[in-house]
Amino acid sequence: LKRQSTMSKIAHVYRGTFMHSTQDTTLEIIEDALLGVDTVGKIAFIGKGSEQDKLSQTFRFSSSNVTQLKQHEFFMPGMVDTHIHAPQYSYTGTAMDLPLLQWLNTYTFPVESRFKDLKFAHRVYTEVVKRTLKNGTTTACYFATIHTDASLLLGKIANDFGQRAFVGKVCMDRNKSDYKETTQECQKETCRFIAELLNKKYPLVKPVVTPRFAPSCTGDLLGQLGAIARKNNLHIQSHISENVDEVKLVKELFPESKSYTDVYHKYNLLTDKTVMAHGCHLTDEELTLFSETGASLSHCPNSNISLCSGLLNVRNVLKHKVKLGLGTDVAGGYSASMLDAVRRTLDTSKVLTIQNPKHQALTFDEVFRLATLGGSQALFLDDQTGNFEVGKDFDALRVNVAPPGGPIDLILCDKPKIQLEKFLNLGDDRNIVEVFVAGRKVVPFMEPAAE
Ligand SMILES: O=c1[nH]c(=O)c2nc[nH]c2[nH]1
Ligand SMILES: [Zn+2]
Repeated sequence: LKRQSTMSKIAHVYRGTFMHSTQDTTLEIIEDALLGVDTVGKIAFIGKGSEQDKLSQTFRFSSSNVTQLKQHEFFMPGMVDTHIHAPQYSYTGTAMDLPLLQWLNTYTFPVESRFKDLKFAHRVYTEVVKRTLKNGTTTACYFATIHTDASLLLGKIANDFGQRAFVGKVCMDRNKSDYKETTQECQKETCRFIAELLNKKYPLVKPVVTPRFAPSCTGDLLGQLGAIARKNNLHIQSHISENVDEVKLVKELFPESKSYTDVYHKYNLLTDKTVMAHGCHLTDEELTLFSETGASLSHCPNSNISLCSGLLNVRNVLKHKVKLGLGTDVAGGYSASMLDAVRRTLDTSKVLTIQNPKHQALTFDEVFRLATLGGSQALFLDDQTGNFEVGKDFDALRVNVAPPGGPIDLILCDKPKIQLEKFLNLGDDRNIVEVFVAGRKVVPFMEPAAE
């Protein structure tokens, strides 16, 4: 039995199979477990179902309040999408015929410009929050657009639906098109965005300092954003080394820097609260700098393949002790589901093995850890979420592997590990019966709060 030192009032108790990752094991399976959630949404205890009588006395809950999972059901931690562009959800599943830099100019910047229109923003942001939640993303790290008010609206919508989120107002003061701000506007609007979002006191939604990527920012702007993040102790997100043309461009734009990573480092943008998307073309030396600064990587395999950017060697990243989570990178990645990110991570790793048989491909339970605990570590949130340790928030998916009309047939074996493997490879939102964030049931969707 693991329990919290201070006793808190129990709000819910669940009994059944729980699967999660820990620091020491990629997959821990606890069959017939009993897990209690307190009134503030934290895990108060996790013990054995056979000890229910004793636990109900210690923690003062009634046996009639225990929710028993059905056959073929289990709980797993909610998934953490460490990199997703909320506005790009409007064209997800299309426009994947150009490499990164042309793709940005042709499709992305014209669409993101439209988010000045708050009505359009409301529509798209509501859909992306609902879609990701339904697919089991309990935590999302969002890029919005350069528009402060629309970015604040994304924060409100995530809060209204109960999703844990970081939201970044995008900063760019260098672009061929009009989709940019002056350096001064970027700085002023970033400060307004941070102050107004923090002022809302949303319990689970926080701002993240968001330079788009080095090619669309001047050194001046990068320096100011590094200072803002440091002064307010904030998270930072951006992109790095996604595509070889981009790496070349950064060399031209920042000739004084030794590497792409060095550009961000120079402007104090590499901290233990930084998450950088992609990193496909980072050198070992750059990975060492990530490790030394505590900065993390978001692996976005669907995007890397869809835009023909490159293949990230996750095994090598982990060898360098760099924290790593998975990201959908909608809409460079066409799927908003983290289950897709899990599958593409496995595919990418296997392609690396095809290319080099000495490469040790990732296993499904290693990738399960990256999608849950790994993501929470990458976002510096692992004291709050990522697994079922006592004291963390209860962020969880109630999965039914074989619901009627669902995508999975259980025929040969229904042991929990097999159920998880089948769900990760074949499952979809039909299997995700309920989603909890900080103890609160957020799927099926809650009634919107009255204005
Ligand atoms: O996948 C990506 N999506 C983007 O929107 C972007 N901006 C800079 N670099 C980027 N990469
Ligand atoms: Zn991205």
